[in-house]
Amino acid sequence: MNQHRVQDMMQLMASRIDAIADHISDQEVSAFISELLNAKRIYVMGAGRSGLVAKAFAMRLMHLGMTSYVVGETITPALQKGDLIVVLSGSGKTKTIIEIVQTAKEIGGRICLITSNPDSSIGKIAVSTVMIENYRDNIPDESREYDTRQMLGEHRSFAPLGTLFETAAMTFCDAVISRLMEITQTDESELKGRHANIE
Ligand SMILES: O=C([C@H](O)CO)[C@H](O)[C@H](O)COP(=O)(O)O
Repeated sequence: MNQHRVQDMMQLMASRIDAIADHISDQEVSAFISELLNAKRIYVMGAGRSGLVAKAFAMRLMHLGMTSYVVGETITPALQKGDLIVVLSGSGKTKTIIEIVQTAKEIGGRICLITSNPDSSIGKIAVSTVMIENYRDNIPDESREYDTRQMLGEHRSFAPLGTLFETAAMTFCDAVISRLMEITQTDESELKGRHANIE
């Protein structure tokens, strides 16, 4: 079995995220940021690792001074018409998420989807979709700028399952927060002041 330095894997991941960022549409990002800025309340959700990214994003929105909640937490209040729901789902096909999104839509929520699969059923009802390309699935090995078979050998150990989506989505959400800090002219000390002081 091939052995590789963890640092090389990290660099390969960074280069993949670089390529993914290049393919994210400016229009999709602008529409998403407008939705965030216009929302009174922002609900964020996802399953598994996508859900962990969702939680990290909700925390930063709170640090920014926005009203944000994580769907499924015990103290999350009832969704109301006009509330925004930011959904992170690489596949766009996770059944529990589809069901919650359908209910949110019936209540009158505005759905924003961050995904690798904009043609999914969630994508079809979302008011805004940001496609975070799943580089591994969408680009044939031969045409990749970096061929993981050459770098890592036939034994595929690089970025299993949804890792590329989840890591790229985390980076994307953090970049959105930086952009929102610029737009709202919020500096880091304000974020720090809102960070939990009993954790
Ligand atoms: O936890 C996950 C799994 O490890 C894939 O890497 C996913 O985030 C989870 O299964 C949710 O999937 P998606 O809705 O397709 O993001």
